[in-house]
Amino acid sequence: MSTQTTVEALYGSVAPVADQREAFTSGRIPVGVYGLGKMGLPLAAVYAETTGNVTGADVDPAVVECVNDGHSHVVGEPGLDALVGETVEAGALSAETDPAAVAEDARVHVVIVPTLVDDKTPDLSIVRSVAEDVGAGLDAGDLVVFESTLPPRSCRDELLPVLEAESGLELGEFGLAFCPERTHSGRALEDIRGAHPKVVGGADAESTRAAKLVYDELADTDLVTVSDTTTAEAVKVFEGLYRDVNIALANELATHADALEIDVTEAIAAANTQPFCDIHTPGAGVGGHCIPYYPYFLTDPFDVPTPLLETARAVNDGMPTYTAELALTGLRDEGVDPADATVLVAGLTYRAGVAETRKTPALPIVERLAEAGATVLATDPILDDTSEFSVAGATVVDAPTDADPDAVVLVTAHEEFRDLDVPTLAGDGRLVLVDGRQALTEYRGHESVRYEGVGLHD
Ligand SMILES: NC(=O)c1ccc[n+]([C@@H]2O[C@H](COP(=O)([O-])OP(=O)(O)OC[C@H]3O[C@@H](n4cnc5c(N)ncnc54)[C@H](O)[C@@H]3O)[C@@H](O)[C@H]2O)c1
Ligand SMILES: CC(=O)N[C@@H]1[C@@H](OP(=O)(O)OP(=O)(O)OC[C@H]2O[C@@H](n3ccc(=O)[nH]c3=O)[C@H](O)[C@@H]2O)O[C@H](CO)[C@@H](O)[C@@H]1O
Repeated sequence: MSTQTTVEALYGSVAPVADQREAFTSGRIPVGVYGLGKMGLPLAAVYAETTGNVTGADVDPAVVECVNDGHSHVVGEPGLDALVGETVEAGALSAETDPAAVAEDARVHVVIVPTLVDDKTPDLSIVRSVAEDVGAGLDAGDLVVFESTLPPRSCRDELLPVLEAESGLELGEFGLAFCPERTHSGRALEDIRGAHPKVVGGADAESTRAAKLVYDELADTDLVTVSDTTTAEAVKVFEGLYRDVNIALANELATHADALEIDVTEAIAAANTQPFCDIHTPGAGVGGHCIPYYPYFLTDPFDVPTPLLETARAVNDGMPTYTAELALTGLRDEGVDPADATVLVAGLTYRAGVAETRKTPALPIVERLAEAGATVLATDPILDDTSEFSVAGATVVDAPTDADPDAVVLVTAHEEFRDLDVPTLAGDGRLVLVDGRQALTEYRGHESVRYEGVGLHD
């Protein structure tokens, strides 16, 4: 007769670890994943391929319908559509619109819904609402894992009290951990399966133990356990702050190209040849839903001076205007009044290959060029909804060849722009090319092109 212990939940289990692992990977411990977006769907799919028993909760019925049809609504994630199809077909993954219903059955709850920032103030309303739903369905022995990026101390001060109030249980009867999502859009499955070490911070030692067991099964990578949930929250935010400040350094150095009369990007590349230097890449601006917002997870909730973070944000937020001015000045130097010029803005998403415009530098660049009186055209090969750019004053065209521009501003270096034939766009005249991502440097010194870059020129 099997001596295997029946394990129905992980937190507080005294069963042999092997039995706990077997219970988790055999699907006897149901998993709920709350939020099936760019990060939540790949995460739910990897949980499903690991455990065979995952229900996703998403308030968007279209998302739920798409998943239950065996498809991914998230574009640009290699392998995700196939994995969703396989796991749904196998009965390992399903989705529904009611988080509370999912919470009733799940014993491991993984929360990865958006953390909004209202102007400069973190807004945890969505995360809190899911915590209420999870709390209402919480049972002793359950483990709750937050993966949404959170201001440090959120789990301890905001979410644990909600879970306890809604469930009538206390920490020690259920577990709580913060395990940040260290995933890059465009390579989510690779990252979730273990491209980087997984950080685990539990509200107590047993939460850390249970979360480690879960992520040991999910990802083929090292687990970095830290002291508590606040430390784990800080790890994620600090990673983003490092990036924002580092990009700001690169951008500020780039503005010295004229004064120094050098190619600053060349100097950065050479500086980075020794291990103690990792200056990032200057560019047209810093967009997305992560980097531009993470600073406010520290500058807003805590009464500690943050001059460096605020200055870095100001430097990066100034790059779209800096980039637009390169075009306007270039036109004037070529004897073209911007008010008589046609300028094509190429690349509207916040970074190449990701169909997202959150805080994209392209929008303020369009606005600045339109404000200067230029006729602004805009194009992006992967973006379907371009309405915000029309509102900002641009005429959206399908491709660069639909334009007869006096200037081109490359904001986002999509693969489709790699072989952009700029001289052909120039026609008979000389075209001003503002290369916001050092993607078209082959046109430096070209007779038909005035090349302006961020940190380098003709
Ligand atoms: N996108 C990234 O590159 C990235 C990387 C790492 C971490 N993160 C973090 O992951 C979290 C999710 O980001 P994302 O990019 O997947 O967001 P997203 O906007 O792509 O998806 C969020 C999903 O949550 C759903 N949702 C909203 N409210 C809900 C609720 N109450 N219950 C259930 N579902 C709800 C939405 O319908 C949507 O499908 C954020 O905290 C973000 O900071 C994102
Ligand atoms: C797990 C997670 O949360 N992952 C996030 C995700 O962030 P993301 O999707 O927002 O992508 P980023 O690459 O950070 O770009 C942001 C903007 O900054 C511009 N930029 C970038 C680098 C540079 O040298 N110079 C720049 O100007 C770029 O054009 C774009 O507009 O991946 C990052 C890396 O893995 C992570 O650090 C970050 O936490």
